[in-house]
Amino acid sequence: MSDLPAESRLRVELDSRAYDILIGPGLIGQAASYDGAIRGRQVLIVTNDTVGLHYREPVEAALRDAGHDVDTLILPDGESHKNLTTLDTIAEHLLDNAYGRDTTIVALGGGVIGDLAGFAAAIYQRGIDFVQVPTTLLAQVDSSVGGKTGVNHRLGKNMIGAFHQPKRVLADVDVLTTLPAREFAAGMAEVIKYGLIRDAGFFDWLEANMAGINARDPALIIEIIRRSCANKAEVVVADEREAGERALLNLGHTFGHALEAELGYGAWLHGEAVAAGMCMAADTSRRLGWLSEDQVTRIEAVLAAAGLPIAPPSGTSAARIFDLMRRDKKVSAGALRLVLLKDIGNAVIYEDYGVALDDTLHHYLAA
Ligand SMILES: NC(=O)c1ccc[n+]([C@@H]2O[C@H](COP(=O)([O-])OP(=O)(O)OC[C@H]3O[C@@H](n4cnc5c(N)ncnc54)[C@H](O)[C@@H]3O)[C@@H](O)[C@H]2O)c1
Ligand SMILES: O=C(O)C(=O)C[C@@H](O)[C@H](O)[C@H](O)COP(=O)(O)O
Ligand SMILES: [Zn+2]
Repeated sequence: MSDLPAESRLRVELDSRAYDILIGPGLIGQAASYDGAIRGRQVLIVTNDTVGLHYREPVEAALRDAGHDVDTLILPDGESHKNLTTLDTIAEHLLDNAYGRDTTIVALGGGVIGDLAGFAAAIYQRGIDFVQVPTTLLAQVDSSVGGKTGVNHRLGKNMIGAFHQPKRVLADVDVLTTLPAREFAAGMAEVIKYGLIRDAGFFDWLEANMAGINARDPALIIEIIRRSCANKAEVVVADEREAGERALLNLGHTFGHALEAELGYGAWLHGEAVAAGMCMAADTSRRLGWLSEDQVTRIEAVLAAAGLPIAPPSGTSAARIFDLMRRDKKVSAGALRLVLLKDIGNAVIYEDYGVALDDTLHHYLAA
């Protein structure tokens, strides 16, 4: 690990659960990347049929080089499989093979695999170690960091889950070369989110560099992952279990999660739903007098430049979306709390939005 450049390593300073995020090329296939992150001999790689085809072999080889016994479980691909049935498949595999408490799960894939495998690690024999090897942009900038794990329910997104921090995050930028453009764009929604909630300078930088990012300039990609992870790590360290500030990472998600559930998990990608949701949150913020028309236009323009939707699909029912939003995890004492923008780079959690939310829902959605 010491031969890696310093700028590709960040630390999530969570006391006894502190861990490193390594960002750079060629990480997944090097035994050294896993040094110190895996306690026991047994390792179960959890991946899916798409990612497994590309990256199973180099990860297995590196872990064997590092002295581990390695087994791989291949799950079906897709958000529609992020559920309790697939979780049971992982639990059954662990039990069938008599895996002990010193087993480490390596989650090799995007956010779906990371959330599923992480949740299995959180609950198997009351908790075993896991390492995140995120292979989508979204997973490298967001889902692999911070320890939120879980599965979806018909009535709500990520409704069954646990906080369980990984032992390491290996964000290997080489794997992004096989990532389809639509998935890359979905990751950009979460990147833009950090600019909107707490890093106005990053938002300006993204506006200026979107052409190079879309062309996947390697230096720009490392920079967006590094800056996104640094922002996320700061928030998580301040509020690991979302008692307050961490909820800001949910900008656009109250709308977005409702859209994902209503449209059917997988119809719209998470990042796409969040992009539309951030535009809806910006619209409510404008109605409250916080954002100007110009700022809303800038937000829409940067999302559109990244190849993202800036509104939900036409025909979606406002009443059904509102019904799903009422089950959001940020509901407190029966009140739905929204993440809104006082300014670009300054998000707040707010429940006194009055008719502004209704007006937003009726502006974007069908009666
Ligand atoms: N835990 C968190 O903090 C957190 C944060 C954000 C999102 N999420 C969750 O993450 C999920 C979305 O994650 P995602 O966008 O990574 O989707 P995903 O995991 O479904 O991956 C997207 C697609 O890309 C494929 N893929 C992955 N890596 C690839 C690669 N390198 N080359 C080619 N194909 C590749 C996958 O097989 C899949 O088909 C959602 O369920 C969302 O709720 C969780
Ligand atoms: O890490 C967080 O905290 C986030 O909110 C990150 C989000 O991008 C992510 O989609 C998360 O899974 C949403 O959390 P949830 O608690 O609303 O399900
Ligand atoms: Zn998200």
